Amino acid sequence: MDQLAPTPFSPYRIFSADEWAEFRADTPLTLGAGELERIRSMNDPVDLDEVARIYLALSRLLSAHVEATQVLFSQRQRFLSGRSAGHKTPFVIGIAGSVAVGKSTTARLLQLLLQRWPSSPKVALLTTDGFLYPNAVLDEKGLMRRKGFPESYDVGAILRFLSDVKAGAARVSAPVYSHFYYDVMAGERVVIDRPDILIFEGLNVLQVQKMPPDGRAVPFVSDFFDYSIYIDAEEPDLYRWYIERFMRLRDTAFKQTDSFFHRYSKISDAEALRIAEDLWSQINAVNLHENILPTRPRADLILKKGPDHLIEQVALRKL
Ligand SMILES: Nc1ncnc2c1ncn2[C@@H]1O[C@H](COP(=O)(O)OP(=O)(O)O)[C@@H](O)[C@H]1O
Ligand SMILES: CC(C)(COP(=O)(O)O)[C@@H](O)C(=O)NCCC(=O)O
Repeated sequence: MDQLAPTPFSPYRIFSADEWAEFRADTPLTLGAGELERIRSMNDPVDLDEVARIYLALSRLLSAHVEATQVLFSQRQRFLSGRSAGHKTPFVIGIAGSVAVGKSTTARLLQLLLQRWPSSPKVALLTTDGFLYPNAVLDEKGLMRRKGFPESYDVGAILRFLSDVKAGAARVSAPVYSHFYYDVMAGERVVIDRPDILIFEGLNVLQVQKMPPDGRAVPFVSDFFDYSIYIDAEEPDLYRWYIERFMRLRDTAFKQTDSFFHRYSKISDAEALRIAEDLWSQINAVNLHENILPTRPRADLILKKGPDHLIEQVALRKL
C-alpha cells in the first residue's frame, strides 16, 4: 500500500508527522537520550526528535483516554454498589504490526512515556510471543514453519490471561518467549500485578477467531482492548529491515554458542542472506498478507513508517 490515503468514507483522519506534532501542546519532553538508547531495538533509529514529533502527542492522547476511562469506571462503580469500591481495571493498549516493523521499541517507548502521567504510574508491557506453542509442540504439529500464524498461538490462554487482567485480578502470570533461544522458556513466567495500563504487543493482537460451526460467538483478543495501534510500513522496507537485522544479529546474538541461530554466524554472508530471505518470504511475508495486514482497519490509530523507520503519517480513527 502507498501512503495512507484519505477517502470520502474513510473512518480515519490522516495527519502528516508535522501536523500530528502540534498535538503535543505543552507536553514536556522528560525522556533522556540515555533512557531512549536503552529501550531502542537494534536497527531502530528512533531519537529524541522523533519522540517529540510523534510520541509526546500520542502519549497525551492515550493518557486522555486513560483518564476518561478511570472517571467512567468510578461513576459506574457508584451505580453498581452505591459507593466507590472495587478494583480499577487496567487500561489495555494493543500494538499490532508485521515482524520487524519495530513494535517492541514503540511499546517500550510508550511504556516510559505513559508512566510519567499522574493517572498511570504503573505501566506493564507484555508481548504475545510468550503464548506461542513451544517448539516441541509446533514440531509435533508440523507448525515449525508457521511460527507467528494464528494456529501457532494458544489463543485460549491469551483470552484467559486478558480476562483475568481485565477483571482486576492481582498477580496474573504469562509465559515468556526468547528470541535468543527461539522458544518459549519452560517454567518461566512474567507477573502482571494490577497495572494502571497494560500494553499488549504482538503481530496477532487484532486478529479475529473463526466462528465455530455451531455459530457460537467467540471472543476476540481485542475485545479486551481499550485502545489499539497498528504500526505500518511498506513491504520492501519491512523486508530490508528484517534482512539487515538478521545479518547484524550474526555478529551479535548469533555469535553466542547457545543461541538457536548460532550456526548462522558461521556460514558465508551469501548463505546467511539466502536463509534470511527464505524466512522472510516463506513465513513472515505470507503471514503479513494473510493474517496481519487484514487486521489494520481494526486499529484505532495507525502509525505509518517511512523507509528510514521514522513515522511519516498518523491515521486516527474518527468514528
Ligand atoms: N533471532 C533473534 N535474536 C535476538 N533478538 C531478536 C531476534 N529476532 C528478533 N529479535 C528482537 O526481538 C524483538 C521483536 O522483534 P519482532 O518480533 O520482529 O518485532 P518488532 O520488530 O516489531 O519489534 C526485537 O527487539 C528484535 O530486535
Ligand atoms: C516470534 C515471531 C512470530 C514474532 O512475533 P512478534 O513478537 O512480532 O509478535 C517471529 O519473530 C518469528 O519467529 N517468525 C518466524 C520466522 C522467523 O524466524 O523470522
